[in-house]
Amino acid sequence: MKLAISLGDLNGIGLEIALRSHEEIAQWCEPVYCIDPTMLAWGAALLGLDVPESLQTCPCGDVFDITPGRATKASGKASYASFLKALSLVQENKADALVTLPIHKEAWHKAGMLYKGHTDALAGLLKEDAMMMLGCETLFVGLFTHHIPLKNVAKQIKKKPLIGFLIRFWEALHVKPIGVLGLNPHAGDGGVIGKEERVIAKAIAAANKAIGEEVFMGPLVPDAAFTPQKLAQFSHLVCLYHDQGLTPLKALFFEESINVSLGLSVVRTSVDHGTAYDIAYKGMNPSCKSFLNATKSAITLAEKRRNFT
Ligand SMILES: NC(=O)C1=CN([C@@H]2O[C@H](COP(=O)(O)OP(=O)(O)OC[C@H]3O[C@@H](n4cnc5c(N)ncnc54)[C@H](O)[C@@H]3O)[C@@H](O)[C@H]2O)C=CC1
Ligand SMILES: NCC(=O)COP(=O)(O)O
Repeated sequence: MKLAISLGDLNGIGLEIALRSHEEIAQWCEPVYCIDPTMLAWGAALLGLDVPESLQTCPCGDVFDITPGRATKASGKASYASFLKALSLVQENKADALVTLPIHKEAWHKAGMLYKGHTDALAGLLKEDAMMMLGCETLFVGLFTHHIPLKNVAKQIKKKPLIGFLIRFWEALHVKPIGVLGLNPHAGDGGVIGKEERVIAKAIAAANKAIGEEVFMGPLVPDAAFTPQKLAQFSHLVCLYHDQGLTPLKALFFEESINVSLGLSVVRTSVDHGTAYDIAYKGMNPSCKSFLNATKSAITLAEKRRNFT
């Protein structure tokens, strides 16, 4: 099993995580790291780490000054190049799955990228309806909207797109029951605190009808959707916006969780965290747990796909 690994933003913690995790990952698969060898050597020297002899690279991107903890045009350009190279390895069947280390969105913006992150980029480049889901065995949250300003969320709660999302989410996972959260406090309290729940309820009913089973339940009261009782009932929740799902998920399962792109022709997993500029190149030993879990999941998902084709 070969994994194409993009290094993310070289001014962040991605390279350190990759170097510290390599020996363990290499016991499970053949990882290929998409990075220019000069940058690898320089980054490792800055970190005071050795580059393992067995570490295989696929050169890409420009050589530039690593400036720890800063979002630069150069780091954005290089992280995009690493991502594109890793994706191309999977598309050309030279790797079985893509695992991404974190990019910095401001750096991508400075480098002129129109995409906000990997999920947007995968959707745009592959012309497929990518869905973002993060989590771990106990709880996965699917995000109906993700990288949009909060003020635009309510406008996006429309019946047809939500039905489409729910059906595609089900098709990607085949698990049930799946809880769908409301948008407003107390799920609108019967329309007293907002009316979006009416649209959500109709979308749930229509998706269940189309699937032919009671897969989706809700709209759930958002502030009670992550209680131990609800987590015993639902291992998967659909959340309507980024922080509705990711704030509780990270409070409960940070490090352990991973990011999985659903609805794509390629397997892609990632870490649950960002570039952590505040601790990059400071000898603070960032947690590698999410990366290790993302790698394991990529292997499992790629094996499943292999067995189905
Ligand atoms: N998969 C990806 O490419 C992701 C990229 N990002 C991007 O990363 C950038 C920074 O994002 P932030 O919101 O600041 O979140 P962040 O996850 O980078 O940092 C939040 C806090 O968590 C800590 N932290 C993060 N990862 C850690 C680790 N492995 N070990 C120990 N501590 C860790 C950081 O030190 C910081 O205090 C943004 O541009 C964001 O969009 C964020 C999440 C995922
Ligand atoms: N908050 C999750 C995140 O930013 C990851 O985004 P993506 O790069 O996987 O699209």
